[in-house]
Amino acid sequence: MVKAVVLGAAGGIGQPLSLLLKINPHVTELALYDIVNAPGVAVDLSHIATPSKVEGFLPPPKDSKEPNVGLEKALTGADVVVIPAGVPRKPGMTRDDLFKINAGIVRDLATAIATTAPKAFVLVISNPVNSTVPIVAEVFKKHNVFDPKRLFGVTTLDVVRASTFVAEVLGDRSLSSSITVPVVGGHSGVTIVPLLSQSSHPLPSSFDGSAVDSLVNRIQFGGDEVVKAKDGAGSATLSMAYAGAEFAAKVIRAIKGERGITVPSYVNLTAHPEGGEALRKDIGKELDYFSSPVELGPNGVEKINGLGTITPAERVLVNAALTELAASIDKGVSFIQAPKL
Ligand SMILES: NC(=O)c1ccc[n+]([C@@H]2O[C@H](COP(=O)([O-])OP(=O)(O)OC[C@H]3O[C@@H](n4cnc5c(N)ncnc54)[C@H](O)[C@@H]3O)[C@@H](O)[C@H]2O)c1
Ligand SMILES: O=C(O)C[C@H](O)C(=O)O
Repeated sequence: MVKAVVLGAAGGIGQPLSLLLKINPHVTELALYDIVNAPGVAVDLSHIATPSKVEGFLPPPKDSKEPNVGLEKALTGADVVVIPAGVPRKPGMTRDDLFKINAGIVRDLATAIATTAPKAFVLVISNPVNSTVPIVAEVFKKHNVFDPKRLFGVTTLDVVRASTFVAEVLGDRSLSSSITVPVVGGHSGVTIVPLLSQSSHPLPSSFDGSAVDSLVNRIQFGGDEVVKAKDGAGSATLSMAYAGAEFAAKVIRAIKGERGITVPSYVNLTAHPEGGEALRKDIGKELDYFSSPVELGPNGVEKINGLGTITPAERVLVNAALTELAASIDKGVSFIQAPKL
């Protein structure tokens, strides 16, 4: 029995993600929560002929002083909670520009999870991920329920993009789903660091210099490519739903006891103190969060992998990621520890 919950289920990501979870054979119960339209999305999905039960929940009316029973019902008994709630970018915005609105949304949802489903695996999609994951952690710490093994920033879309773009370079799209390229760091611009030298399918030696630089740049700024193409109508939704569902499916398989599953994710490095310490040495900075391939077990993160052997050019990229990453982490932590009055 696996209960999956989507918070922000009526949105551009939330709807297709909920669809993909509805067809995940391991999910037995699916709860959808949003401030609008979640019951409608749930009824729609409930007609799909897969076994899982789907229910949709709303908060009480805006000015009401009632407790949020809808959110509480959605979260009760949750095994996996995926959070795509919040506003997306428009052209010209950075992910950090979303902090103002999304930090509060994520804080309030995290508070509800901490009080209703503290043991759930929490998968954070809402941007800026580099800050929203620390926000969830700090809320959980305040409630004395923080388990770093169960908190994940979803950076899968960067890895999906890397596979797709490398397949394009190799001139064989049929390879895209079998290509794996570790992408480490964080989920924003220069904090996204693809380790192309570790691609399962190496690039030809003739592919060097500015060709590598533009491929790295395309992976780092793939999100901007979509924001620009959507021209004011939001950011990646369908590719993100695909990536989020892939990630959730792996977490669910691990919960059900499957071994040997490794996923890239932005995690708190105390989730595996030994691996976290080794990774800190690899990157040369005392960061508390970093995205790296992590091995999953039934209780969450079992091992955090290090960077492995990287090229001098990749070392430059890692170094370039560190300042922004540290600032984004601090911003998330201070939002909970020392909120502005
Ligand atoms: N991690 C990633 O790789 C990645 C990729 C794409 C998008 N994102 C981020 O995901 C978020 C959602 O993007 P989208 O395109 O689905 O946006 P959207 O506006 O289409 O959907 C967001 C949904 O969140 C809901 N919502 C707002 N406040 C809420 C609250 N307090 N509780 C529950 N639901 C609430 C809205 O009603 C809406 O349905 C954005 O922050 C975006 O930047 C992250
Ligand atoms: O680019 C965005 O704002 C959305 C998302 O983080 C992405 O990488 O597509």
